[in-house]
Amino acid sequence: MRLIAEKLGGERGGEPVFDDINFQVEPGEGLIVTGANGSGKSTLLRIVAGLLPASSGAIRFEAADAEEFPSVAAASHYLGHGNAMKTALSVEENLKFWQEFHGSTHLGIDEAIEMVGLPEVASLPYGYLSTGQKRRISIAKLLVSYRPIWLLDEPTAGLDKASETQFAALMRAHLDDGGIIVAATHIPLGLEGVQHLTMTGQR
Ligand SMILES: Nc1ncnc2c1ncn2[C@@H]1O[C@H](COP(=O)(O)OP(=O)(O)OP(=O)(O)O)[C@@H](O)[C@H]1O
Repeated sequence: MRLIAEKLGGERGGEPVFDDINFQVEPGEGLIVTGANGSGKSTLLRIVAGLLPASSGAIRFEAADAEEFPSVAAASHYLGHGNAMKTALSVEENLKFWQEFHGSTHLGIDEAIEMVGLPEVASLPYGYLSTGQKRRISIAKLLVSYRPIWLLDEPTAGLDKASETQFAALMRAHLDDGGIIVAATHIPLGLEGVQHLTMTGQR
């Protein structure tokens, strides 16, 4: 399994944001994407996730099991700026929904909530949670279904120091398990031995 970008170009609103982005990420490897505001980090992640088309070049996923993961999108968890949760549903109900939607059950709902250290909020409506708690439950979403590629857009935004450390351990475990992580961030994520890509933007 490997994730490859070849001469990838991206645009927003018909205007070019970047071009000629190249990387290759192997199992167990992470790629940290940095760059100034507006340089195209989120755009790159959304293109990799299949949420936006590339304006040029290609993103490819080579997997031994092409049936289970026929595309990059099918192989990926995407954690964007929004947390993609229903505010009126409980934390457990939200995670149950995502587990059924994604399939490939990995951790149980209770176990995933435990892993992010929030068992006391399991039955609360998601909308009642603090900003950092919402982010941590969105991180639990990565754990309830198995996807080999994690695409993370500023994943630690809103997290306290202890939660940053806890999330670094979850990312490390995913890599040690042969997963791939591509993360856009302004804050060091505490991952050693990863690749780095700096976006310079074109605007
Ligand atoms: N929906 C949109 N329509 C038009 N232009 C957009 C849209 N979304 C983003 N852009 C533009 O695309 C460029 C890249 O934005 P992007 O969000 O990818 O940057 P970023 O590197 O993730 O920034 P930040 O560090 O602030 O999160 C910016 O110039 C932005 O104004």
